Amino acid sequence: RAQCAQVSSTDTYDYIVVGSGAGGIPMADRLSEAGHKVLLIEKGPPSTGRWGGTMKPNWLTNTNLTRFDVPGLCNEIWADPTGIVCTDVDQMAGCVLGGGTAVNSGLWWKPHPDDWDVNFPDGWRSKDVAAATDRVFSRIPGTICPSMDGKWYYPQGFDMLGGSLKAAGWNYIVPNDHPDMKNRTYGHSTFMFSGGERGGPLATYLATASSRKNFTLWTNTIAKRVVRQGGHATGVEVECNGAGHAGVVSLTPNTGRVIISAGAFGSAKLLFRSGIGPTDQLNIVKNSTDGPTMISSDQWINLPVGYNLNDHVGTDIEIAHPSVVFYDYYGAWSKPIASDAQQYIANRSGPLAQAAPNLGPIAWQIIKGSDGISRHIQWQARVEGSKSTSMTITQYLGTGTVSRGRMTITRQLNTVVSTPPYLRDAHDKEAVIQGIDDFRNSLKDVANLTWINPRADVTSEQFVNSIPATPARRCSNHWIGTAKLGTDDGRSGGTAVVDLDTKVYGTDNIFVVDASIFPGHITGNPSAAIVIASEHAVTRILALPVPKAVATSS
Ligand SMILES: Cc1cc2nc3c(=O)[nH]c(=O)nc-3n(C[C@H](O)[C@H](O)[C@H](O)COP(=O)(O)OP(=O)(O)OC[C@H]3O[C@@H](n4cnc5c(N)ncnc54)[C@H](O)[C@@H]3O)c2cc1C
Repeated sequence: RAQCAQVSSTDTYDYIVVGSGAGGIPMADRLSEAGHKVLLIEKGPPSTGRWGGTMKPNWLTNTNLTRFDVPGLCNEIWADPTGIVCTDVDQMAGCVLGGGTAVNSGLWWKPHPDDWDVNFPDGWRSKDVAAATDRVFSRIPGTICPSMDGKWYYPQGFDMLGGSLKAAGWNYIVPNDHPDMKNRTYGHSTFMFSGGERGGPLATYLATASSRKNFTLWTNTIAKRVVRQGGHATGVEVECNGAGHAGVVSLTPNTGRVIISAGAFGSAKLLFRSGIGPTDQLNIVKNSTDGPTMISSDQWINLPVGYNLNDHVGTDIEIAHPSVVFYDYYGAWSKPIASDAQQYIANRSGPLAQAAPNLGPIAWQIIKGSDGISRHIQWQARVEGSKSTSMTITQYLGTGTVSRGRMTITRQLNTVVSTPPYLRDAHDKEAVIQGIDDFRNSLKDVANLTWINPRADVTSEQFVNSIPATPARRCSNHWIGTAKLGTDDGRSGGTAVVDLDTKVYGTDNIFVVDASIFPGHITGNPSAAIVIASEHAVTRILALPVPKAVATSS
């Protein structure tokens, strides 16, 4: 059995980054590239083969590939999440090296300019993040055709639905060539995959970081709290998660900084355990097993951590058409079609190089509400459903949504979505309904198409009202917002937890960089936007002046 290592009391780090997801990996890479001594702490185990991951089905036994590497196995997370999901979160979240970028479907979008311009303040508008966007997409360009032989496998669903939208006047685009064309357009799913494998931050940013001597990665290590005196962090207390490290890791005195990138739930939890958040939540931590060692209440920093929670409202519709052909991606775990497994292993080609369960087309529209707000909708189709010829199409409501929820913590130190963010605003609901009406209308002349959900005799409004606005029925796994970025300091009645440099208000060296800082939701699946936010944040953090204490102590 692997051992836990005690943290050395003499080692110090310029930057401690907590969490190796979409926010944490690029951050750790860029900080180490700038010459700083960087420690990246991840609570989960290694995931992809490149990092020593071992979880795989039998047919991958003699390869370096794991379930995380093969796009066609990505939905196995829903069949067998053991040892992969975060057990302290009441939603699906990956607690492995790579976080969400190790378990997700790899959809990878260059954001619409409104994603920044509507949600973020000056300093974070689309023009401000343009350089960061270019850096991210030069490292991870993405592909609309993941199979290495350049073919699309089982394209019948795409052809039927895409062709029908085209006939109804929607325009085909290569999505990342036209990020600003998101109204009555559709295209192929675009993935971060490369070389027929998962790719993304794990295969790029983490690879360059790991080649540097000034970079250290600890897996299986849980950050329990930031150790701080007033607003100044001196280190991070860590716990061993089976085979990692335990003790207090120290920051370089005066100049060291902590970057919290533990995800929308993990970062909020770590802030709570560090005495940063609303008093009601800090009192819950105080009454937990953390209580005796928690920072004293006169040091608490009262910020609205956990509020502003958001996720795309997911609304599934289902159609069937005789031309659609289902491929059994779940079955491919234990019994893949032998020639498909062989084609994948030998050439990274075939259906298993595509994300399960055959995603696409993806379509977009913008709906102007009676409140004057333009709301963005993404339609995400996949070939699965109640019939072998079904396609389920999820409608995500993104940019422009007004509804917000809240996450809180329990005495067992688990995070819960206590106020679901879905459809709390009447105009958000109006947009969802209108979007479904438009989509039904667009498909009304398609021969042999059957509507399974909503049925022909059910109005879109009745249909939307029939689905509970709960995470169980509406979750899109795109959680954001719990440590909102903004200029209105949350300590004095504002809504923001971090400032424009992503620094937590009331602290001088604690930062949050991940999905948590997004003020509002964006058009599509968020991982690329989170990597861009990380690239942008690192530039701002590196430009911050060195604290005064250092200037005088040398
Ligand atoms: C099943 C699923 C499918 C998805 N599909 C897509 C998709 O196709 N495209 C897309 O763009 N987005 C997708 N997403 C969403 C996307 O993956 C997330 O939005 C994104 O990964 C969030 O980035 P993050 O950096 O905020 O957090 P994460 O990527 O979740 O990373 C946080 C990391 O911090 C670690 N951590 C947490 N707490 C601690 C602690 N105390 N100490 C140490 N480490 C800690 C976690 O283990 C995790 O590795 C999907 C998500 C899920 C769950």
